[in-house]
Amino acid sequence: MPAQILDGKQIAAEVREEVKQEVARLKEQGITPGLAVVLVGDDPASQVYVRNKHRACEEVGIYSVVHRLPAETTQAQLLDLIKQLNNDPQIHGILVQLPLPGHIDEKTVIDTITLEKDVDGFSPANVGNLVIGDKCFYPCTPHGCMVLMDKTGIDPKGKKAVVVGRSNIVGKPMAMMLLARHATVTICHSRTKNLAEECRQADILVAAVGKPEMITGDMIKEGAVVIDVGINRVGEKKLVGDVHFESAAQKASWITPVPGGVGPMTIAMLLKNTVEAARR
Ligand SMILES: NC(=O)C1=CN([C@@H]2O[C@H](COP(=O)(O)OP(=O)(O)OC[C@H]3O[C@@H](n4cnc5c(N)ncnc54)[C@H](OP(=O)(O)O)[C@@H]3O)[C@@H](O)[C@H]2O)C=CC1
Ligand SMILES: Nc1nc(=O)c2c([nH]1)NC[C@@H]1CN(c3ccc(C(=O)N[C@@H](CCC(=O)O)C(=O)O)cc3)C=[N+]21
Repeated sequence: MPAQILDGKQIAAEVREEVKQEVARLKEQGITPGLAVVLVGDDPASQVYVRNKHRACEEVGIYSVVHRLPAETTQAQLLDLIKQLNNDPQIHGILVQLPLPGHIDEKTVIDTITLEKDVDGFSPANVGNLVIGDKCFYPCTPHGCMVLMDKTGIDPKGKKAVVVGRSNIVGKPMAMMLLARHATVTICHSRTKNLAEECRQADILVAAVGKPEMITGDMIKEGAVVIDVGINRVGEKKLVGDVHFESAAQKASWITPVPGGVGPMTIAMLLKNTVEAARR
């Protein structure tokens, strides 16, 4: 039986509607949530995401400023801007678009963002809080995946979840969030011995690899939930995920499309975190 679609576009629109109402309530109390997005250099994909984030903010009533800096910006200049934003009372959330140009140390930059404004959830203190189950900002992409499942009535409790990818921004926090929801979690990566065999064990399979269509139908257990985080541009215009959609949809019970799956959820969760930062 072909899979049902986990419709990120639709569910993200619902989340944005909720956020819009929360923004209106905060505005009645005289608070306008504000997000600063910092983009260094002119990577075309990053330009698209930053534009989408800005548009989404405007639509729900969040004040949003985009700082576009040239690729040759020094680390010191970038850190100065972040410190200025840390102290700006109109700004509740700060997002520095990754990756940064090679001459800038990402870790130093992330460490400079104050914990209260770390709406990406990438700082060491926030990650620590996530791991021990304390109050924190949930990183937007894995949080988006969890909300997709929640709103569709998929409960990870007791299920075997396999996350392919162990990056700090997707794979690792995804695994932690599934664990917090009582899944039994396996994390796979480039040195995993038999990836196909691991994937076939999964009731919930999350692909966050960055390799176009590498997870194929033969790697998927009958009836599994398949969440495709990958965004890969192939050729001029076409976007594909890390999952080979056609073959995977023959095996899965639920599957996210690319585009229209996890991507829009990531942006919706960023809005949610910004409102949460303003409320705090
Ligand atoms: N939809 C959205 O909102 C977002 C989408 N993305 C997309 O998600 C994908 C992953 O992003 P990100 O986590 O930042 O990527 P990274 O490149 O940081 O991490 C990729 C991970 O995949 C692992 N990996 C690479 N090749 C293989 C392989 N052949 N077999 C098994 N594992 C492998 C790597 O293993 P190792 O650690 O051993 O090197 C690494 O852990 C990308 O396509 C990105 O564009 C990212 C963020 C948000
Ligand atoms: N500090 C930081 N935080 C991030 O959250 C962050 C980042 N850096 N760097 C890059 C990745 C990637 N990312 C995406 C966001 C939205 C879509 C998205 O909206 N995708 C649409 C398609 C958009 C298109 O056409 O390209 C979709 O999947 O339907 C995709 C990817 C956030 N990231």
